[in-house]
Amino acid sequence: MVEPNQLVFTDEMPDHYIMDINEDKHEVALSAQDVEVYYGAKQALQKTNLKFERYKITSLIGASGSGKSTFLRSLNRMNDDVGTVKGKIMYRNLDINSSDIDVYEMRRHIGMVFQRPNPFAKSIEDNITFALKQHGIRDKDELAKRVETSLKQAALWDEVKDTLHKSALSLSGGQQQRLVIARAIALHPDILLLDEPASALDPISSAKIEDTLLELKEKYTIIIVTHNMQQAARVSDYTAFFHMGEVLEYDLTRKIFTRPKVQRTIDYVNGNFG
Ligand SMILES: Nc1ncnc2c1ncn2[C@@H]1O[C@H](COP(=O)(O)OP(=O)(O)OP(=O)(O)O)[C@@H](O)[C@H]1O
Repeated sequence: MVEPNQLVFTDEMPDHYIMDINEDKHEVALSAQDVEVYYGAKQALQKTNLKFERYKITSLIGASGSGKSTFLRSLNRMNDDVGTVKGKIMYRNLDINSSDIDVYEMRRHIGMVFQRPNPFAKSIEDNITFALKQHGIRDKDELAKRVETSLKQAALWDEVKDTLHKSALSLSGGQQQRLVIARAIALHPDILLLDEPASALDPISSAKIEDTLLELKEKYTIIIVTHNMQQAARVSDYTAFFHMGEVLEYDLTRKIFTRPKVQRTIDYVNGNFG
């Protein structure tokens, strides 16, 4: 029997629905064009075409193994050593998937935060200044300003401002994850990729990360992999639904959660995914 709150549509359903963002009306920060990923002979991601709007949050959802992380990691060349990525990833008229791209420099523009917080075994402050110094920023005032601003943007400043010299490893998991977000944004990236950033955290820390993301979207374009449907519905503007290595549906988040066009998306958002 169908629960009353479940989505059931009787119209004929398409197999795929990929919204095409109108570039005359919306600024596109990043676009994947015919991106495919292979691990050895195995194709983990079928041809994928998605555009990501600037200053919006896009969630990538789907069952375990559906290819979300594979796709996300391709967006800043994290798959270079483990797989083969075909197609173009266009950022500011550059194909960042091309062999002549300076990957280190590109990652300053397209930063990444992983599922498990991975601060360096250094002080809170040094976690943020380390990469800045490597990128040639030496001015003490500039470094101090970036530490403060990024920690404020990551909603951690009030909790750590008096203990900046303490080890980052003494922070809680939720604080460490916000520190890692601060570390990523201190480099002033354009785009932030987050792979399940709150899944290892308690509900309060997870809620703080969500608040942080909502604040960050004023300045950054955010793409986030999440298994948490409520989180996707709360924070994101757009949602892409992955299934067995393919994007089956991509649309405004409110449409994906209230009136998806593809039957498998309906099953997934209703929790009927087998
Ligand atoms: N380094 C790798 N080498 C070989 N196969 C891989 C590798 N990483 C992922 N895969 C395979 O690619 C497919 C997609 O995996 P991926 O991690 O992208 O899925 P996911 O949707 O992010 O899953 P999860 O939600 O569990 O993180 C899976 O079949 C997985 O086993």
